[in-house]
Amino acid sequence: MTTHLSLVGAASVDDLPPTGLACLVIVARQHGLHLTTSQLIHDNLLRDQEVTLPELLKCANSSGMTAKAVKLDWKGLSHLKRALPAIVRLRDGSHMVLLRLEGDENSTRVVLRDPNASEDALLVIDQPRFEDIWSGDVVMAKRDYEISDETQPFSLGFVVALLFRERRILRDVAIAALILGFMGLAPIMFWRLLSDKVIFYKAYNTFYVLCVAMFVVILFEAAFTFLRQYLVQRLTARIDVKLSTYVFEKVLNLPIDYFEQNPVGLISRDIREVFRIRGFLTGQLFGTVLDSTTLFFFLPVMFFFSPIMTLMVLAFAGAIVTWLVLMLPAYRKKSSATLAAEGAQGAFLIQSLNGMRTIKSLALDTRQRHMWDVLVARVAKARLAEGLTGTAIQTLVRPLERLAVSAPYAFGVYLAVSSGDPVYVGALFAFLMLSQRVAGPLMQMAQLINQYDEARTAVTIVGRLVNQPAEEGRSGHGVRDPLKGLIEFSGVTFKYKGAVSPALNNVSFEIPLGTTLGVMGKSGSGKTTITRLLQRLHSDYGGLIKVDGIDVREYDVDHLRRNVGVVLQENFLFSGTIRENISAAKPDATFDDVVRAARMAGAEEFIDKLPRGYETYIYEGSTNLSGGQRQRLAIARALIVNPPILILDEATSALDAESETIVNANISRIAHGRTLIIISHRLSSLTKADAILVLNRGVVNDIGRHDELLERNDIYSSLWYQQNTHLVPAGRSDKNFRSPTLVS
Ligand SMILES: Nc1ncnc2c1ncn2[C@@H]1O[C@H](COP(=O)(O)OP(=O)(O)OP(=O)(O)O)[C@@H](O)[C@H]1O
Repeated sequence: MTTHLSLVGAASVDDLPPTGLACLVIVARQHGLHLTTSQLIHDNLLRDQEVTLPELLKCANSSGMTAKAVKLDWKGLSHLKRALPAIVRLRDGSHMVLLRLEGDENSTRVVLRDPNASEDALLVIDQPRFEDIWSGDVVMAKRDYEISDETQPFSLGFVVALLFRERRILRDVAIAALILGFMGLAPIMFWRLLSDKVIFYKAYNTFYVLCVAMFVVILFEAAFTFLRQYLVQRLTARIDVKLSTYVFEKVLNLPIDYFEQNPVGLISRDIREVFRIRGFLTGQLFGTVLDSTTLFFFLPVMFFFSPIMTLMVLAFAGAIVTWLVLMLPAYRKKSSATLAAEGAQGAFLIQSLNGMRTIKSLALDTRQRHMWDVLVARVAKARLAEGLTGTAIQTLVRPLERLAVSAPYAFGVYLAVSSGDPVYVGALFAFLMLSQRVAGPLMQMAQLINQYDEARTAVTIVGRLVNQPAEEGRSGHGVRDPLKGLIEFSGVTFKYKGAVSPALNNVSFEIPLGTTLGVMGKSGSGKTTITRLLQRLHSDYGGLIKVDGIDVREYDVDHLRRNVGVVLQENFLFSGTIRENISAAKPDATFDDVVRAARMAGAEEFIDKLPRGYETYIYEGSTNLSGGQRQRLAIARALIVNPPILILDEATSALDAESETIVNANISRIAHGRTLIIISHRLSSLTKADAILVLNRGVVNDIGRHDELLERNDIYSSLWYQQNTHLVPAGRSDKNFRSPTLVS
């Protein structure tokens, strides 16, 4: 709940409990740290009164956080964003938690939480009023993570923690790289000796020794290069596996709301960003760091030859770094525009592919093509702008790179000519070789700035996805008692995020063990919502839902869902054979189990007629099956685990009369020994139910057997007679009921 409250008239600070530590507790909780004020007072030898800023910082820093206090003005506050929530100190010495800033540039408001008020009573205050009460002090705190802590949220620190786990391979790679770096010096030294000593003194023995030594070094170099590459590839593969499994698991754990509120295309783009991070880490970063080991050996030798020429090389490298850093904001702006445009294009593509049947049947090709063209043009424009900015940056980098090698050399030649010393030529030649070898890693290091920036953006994108709070009930500590099927809803109220009115309002009913409940009501009356809450797809509802006397929120969510079979109107069948699809939820099912489930669902009859029977392959979207056949397979798939609770949500609505008759004939067998919830617009499917719940705009309108409802309930009886006009009793005076008439 967000309230617009006034701070005027608040009680004096001295009358209220101290706020500083309470705010710290709230901020710490946002970072996953559970602190209490009494523990903070005890650990930091404080008294139960308002803390000073240094005391607050000390408390934070000693409880696993890093905190800093800053003095800001309103403009500075609006730049905090990622550092929020933060603690703001008010003029009267009390504190509040600054959660976020709302509104646009002209009318920004701060959203505050007063630690002494209830959790959902937030204060929303505009700039002038906030500046009146705010002292300008802000305390920002973030959690400290150990480098090896993999439980931390996804961030660059997390990725480093993953790498840290592979420290043994890293160590071996580093050793191989250092040896290679050292060996890299050898050829240059040989060339120098060959040109300076052998040519000059005609020393044949030295010549032979040098040739053999060079051959040996080349062999060693080849062996170590192989070793280094082998280790790097192993490391890459391991990091790849870890990152991919980590991200996919996190995505699977996200609540259903996330998938309903975000386009699939964007989610899949965000997931793919993880590969960019991997590419950066194991490709660019790692390659650069390893190649840079040559600098350890080459730079001292270069200094030995000529300090001034070496400083010239470094100065050019420094100039490149400065240039790249200066251009970074411009490049970042262009590349994030490209990313946004590509995201929109990807989302549109996936949407179009998923809806291809509708596009074809409604002849929407032209509309889709037009929309695609617009998106493509946007991407092309963004890419072009990004490319041009990149090229503009590189245009200066290239000459600087050339100058880094040529300018010191020219300078050296000038010195050699002016000194007239012939021995100097060998050294000069060696220096040229060295500077060429050094230029590569130096340039790579400079380019790393851009690549690091891209990887950081990718980390932010992936972090935004996987750091979402996971679905509740996945802690592994939930109840896993076998379910029987007694269901109770008491005073259940639920509103979808962003919806204005509740989808369910104070709904109470009970389904005794092993009985069948039919649910009917107009479209949007909340029928499906009941089943979603029962499967715990949402946890933030009011009231209580119990299964076998235990709150569903106490069950392990996977255990609960395994025991609640669901068949929807539109069911997703995976690519694979019919047998694989039916046994998806029970991989160890025998062939007999599969056949039994298929028989009960009324699917056996059509499967037997297929040339390959249970081994028939179903393509993506199950295009080779009819709607009715798909539906019966979905019922068989739900029945294979023999769930104690089964929900059929409009499961037979799309069936043709024949398939529906087959399924309905089996319903009593399907219902045997389990609690069944059947949601249906077609009331004929509900007549045999033990009770029928009539829902109207999220409220229970009535509950009773078919005959009872027909007798007393208007909503039920009018729908029944609409569907069964031949049964309308003569003289029925139902004000809601009008049978179709001819209009002249
Ligand atoms: N994911 C969602 N996000 C927001 N609102 C939703 C969501 N799903 C359903 N609603 C809203 O909640 C209300 C109840 O929806 P629900 O799907 O439970 O109705 P229903 O009786 O099953 O309808 P139908 O018979 O058409 O399937 C509707 O007003 C609907 O607009």
